[in-house]
Order: sequence, then structure tokens, then C-alpha cells
Amino acid sequence: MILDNEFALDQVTSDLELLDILTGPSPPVLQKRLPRRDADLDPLLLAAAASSGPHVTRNHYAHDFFPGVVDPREESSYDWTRWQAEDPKARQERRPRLKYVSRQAPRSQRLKKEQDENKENQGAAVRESTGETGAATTDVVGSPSQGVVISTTVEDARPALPALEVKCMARTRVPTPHGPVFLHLYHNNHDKKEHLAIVVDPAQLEESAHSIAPPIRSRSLDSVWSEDETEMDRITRGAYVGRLSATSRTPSTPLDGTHTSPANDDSIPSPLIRIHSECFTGETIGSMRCDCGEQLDEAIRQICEPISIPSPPSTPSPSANTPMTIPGRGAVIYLRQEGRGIGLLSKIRAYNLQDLGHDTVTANLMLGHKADERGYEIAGAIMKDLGLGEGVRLLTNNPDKMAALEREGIKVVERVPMVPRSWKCRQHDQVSVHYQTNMEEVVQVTKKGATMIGGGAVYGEDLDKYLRTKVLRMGHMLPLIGGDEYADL
Ligand SMILES: Nc1nc2c(ncn2[C@@H]2O[C@H](COP(=O)(O)OP(=O)(O)OP(=O)(O)O)[C@@H](O)[C@H]2O)c(=O)[nH]1
Repeated sequence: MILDNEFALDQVTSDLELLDILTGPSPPVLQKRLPRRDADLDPLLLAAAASSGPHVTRNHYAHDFFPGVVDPREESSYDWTRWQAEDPKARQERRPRLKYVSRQAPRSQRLKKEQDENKENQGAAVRESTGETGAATTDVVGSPSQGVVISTTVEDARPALPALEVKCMARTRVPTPHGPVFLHLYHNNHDKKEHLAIVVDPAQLEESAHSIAPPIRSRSLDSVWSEDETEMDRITRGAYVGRLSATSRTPSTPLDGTHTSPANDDSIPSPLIRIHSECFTGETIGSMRCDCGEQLDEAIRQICEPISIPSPPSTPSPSANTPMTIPGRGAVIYLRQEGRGIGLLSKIRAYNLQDLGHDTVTANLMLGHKADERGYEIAGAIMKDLGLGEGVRLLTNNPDKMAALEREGIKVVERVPMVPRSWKCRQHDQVSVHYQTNMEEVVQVTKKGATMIGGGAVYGEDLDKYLRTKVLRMGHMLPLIGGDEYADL
């Protein structure tokens, strides 16, 4: 502030002095420049100075707006003699100032770090192939132009992971509304999670029947685990054939890999497979933010559907050319990769960011995660253990899953789209029940397979946003709803 007249003032330090100068009855006469003042100006002082008249502004500043008077209506709040200045520290404690603190480094630094990591990963791959372990990373903090290296660490000298191995620890029959399945629980040597395989192959329950298609069985479960394992050990872990009952218990023998089917293999469609990632919210509490629960249900339903095949020559049938029906076969590989690999805690936080208007991809990025942090190596290994590496039909819209499985050496012979039930229903006659609840229309699908809590199809604004983001930002292979493209599915 510069007032260039004759009024002499060496130091103007307090807000009240300034107020006097600015709002006094006659304009101030300054003889020299006011010294530079770095202290914060009270904005109320400026407001008072800028308002209509000194008689009003002085009064307001000193009384109504005085910082010590919390509530002007308080008894004696206008009584100067009783006012005591408040400890500014106490005031700060009472009203902590919310500060935005970015948890991310500037973008340039993050990009550089990413580049360094990529280089390092390439180096690690080379080292791994040459048998070296451990990876050095460099944390660059500060401007990249300065290249200030704060710390160089040898990344936790973690030994390279051993070659992936999976082992089916137990298997059991579970009846579901769609038909019986065999639940397989897997351990592996890369993470401590219990991944699962839900195998649909009811032909295995018919102990005596001649199975047309090769059985879907776990090699690791059926192998011999120790010299002294008993029949009961094998049966208890699920290494049996046929159906267990009080009168029937036949332990399995290790598969020799020479199983041949009497039918021409080409005539039997490849098993239908779904790689599904855990979703507590969608599968357990029926969340309608996503369609995960519905997808799990729909996948099991579709895999359980009987398959029509041409009669094999060796099978007696009324007419040689009459197609025959065999039970549906396939599996859901259920991976414990909650929230696309970011975990339930982060997914819950991401939901709050989504409520603020961000989509599911951006919310992940804002939390410092990738849009998708899943891996499919374990899924590939489980599929091979189940003898499913040679050709599967994959239920998915996700191009990453297809590519990842191919990388794991799984032959995907066909992609079967996963169409959200609500997208099918909008044009479909199957929507036979409409009812009102809480002023919203609820669509109840009467089609077989509706097992989720609260109804057959998830629906709503949140779900539409989620599904559209998957199509528009994650490249999912699903035409957006608009016309009658799903009417026949
Ligand atoms: N981070 C995040 N994860 C979510 C959200 N909604 C659902 N998920 C997770 O997404 C995963 C479900 O994905 P999947 O259905 O296996 O597969 P997909 O990538 O959608 O591909 P499809 O095979 O076409 O269904 C589960 O792990 C869910 O927990 C979300 O809003 N944010």
C-alpha cells in the first residue's frame, strides 16, 4: 500500500491503526511511504474500509466483527472491559484448517519413476532368466531436471518368485439352483489366497454311466500326496469318483492323461469357462453398483445348460442322426482379486470418489492404483490343472482377460459375451413382472437363474454408469444399449 503525501508514519503494524488511516474523518496525510507489510491483512478490515462510511465501518469492525466476540448476542459481548483476547492457538485447535495435501508426486516425477521401473523390470526379467535375484530401484525425489536422488534402495532384496505351482487342496459337491457343481479350493506358491474353481461336470456323479466328454478333474488333487496316505485321506479331500454316500466311496486314481472320449472330440463343444474376480459387495450384499453377483449367477447358469451334440456312432440312439443332449460342462475360476485387484478397502474408498462424480477408472487412479491390477497367471495354472488348457469357450467382454489367458498358454476357441440381464430385459419379453417399491420400478426376471438377493437382475443409474465406463474406458466388447441389440440373447 502506498500513500504518497506528508503524513509521517514510521511503522503501521496493527490492523486497527490501518483502519484508522483508511476510515478516519479526514483523509490521511502521509509524508513518506508506509513500510512494506507482510503480515496477513484481516479481510474484515478491508471489507470495513471499503464499505459506505467511517461511522459505520469503525463501529462494526471494533464490535460486531471483532475476532474475540464469538457470538455478538452473548451477554457482555459488547463490553470492552470484559473482553479478553483469545489464545490464537486455542482458536486454531478449535477450528482446524482443512488443507489439501496431495499424496501423489508431480506427474513428471511419476512418469520418470514409471520409466525407471519399466527399465528395471526389463532388467529383472533378464536377471531372472540368468538366475540372479533382487532388483535395484532408485527413488528420485525433487525436480527431475535437478535429478535429486534422495535414496537408492535395493528393492527389499526379494528373491524372484519361484515358478508358479498350484495345488487343489480339496474338492466337494455343492448343489446349486442351477445344478450340482464341484467346488475346488486351490493353494499356490505366489500368494496366500485361496482361489477357487467351481467345476460343472455332473456327468461325473454318475459313477456307472459312460461319460461322453472327458471329465474335468484336478490333476493335483487326484495325484498321490504321500506314500502313507490312506483311502480315507483321499476321499476326505475329494479325490473320489462318482457320488459319495454312506454306501459308496471310490477313491480316484491319478489321471494318466490318456483319457479318450468315444465321441469325436470336435463334436463336443469346448468347456464353457468364466474367470471371475471376487466382489464382496456385488456377490454377498447384492450391491447394484456393479453386476458382479449377477454375472456369477449367470455364468453358473449358462455353464449348467445341457449341450446338444450329434450322437456318437457307438451310442445306441433311435436314429443315427438324432442329436443327443449331454450335461453342461465347464468351470468358473473364482479369483480372490477383490475390486479388480485393489482390495475391498480401496474399492470402498473408490465408491466414495464415484459418488463425487468420478467414474470407476478415475476413482482407482485417484487412489494411486491402476485401473485394473489383476493378473491371470494363477487362473491359467488352475485351468491347466483341470485339464482345460487345450481349448475353452470364455465367457467375458474383457479383452485383457482373453489376451492374458492366451499368454498363459490357454487356447480360447470362442468368446461368449456376458450381457447384463438388465440390458437384455429392457427390450425383452422375459420381463414379466414389474412392481413398484420406494417409487422405483423394479424389474423381476422370471427366467430360471435368478438367485440373487432381491431379484434376478441388477439395475439402476450406478450400474449403468459402471457398465458404460467398462465399455467406453476399458474397451469391453459390449455394444452400448440403445436399440434392440440384446433382444434375442
Ligand atoms: N476398483 C473397482 N472394482 C470394482 C468396481 N466394481 C466392481 N469391481 C470389481 O471388478 C471385479 C469384477 O470384474 P469381472 O466381472 O471379473 O470382470 P470384468 O473385468 O468386469 O470383465 P467381464 O469378464 O467382462 O465381466 C471384481 O473384483 C469387483 O470387485 C469398482 O467400482 N471399482
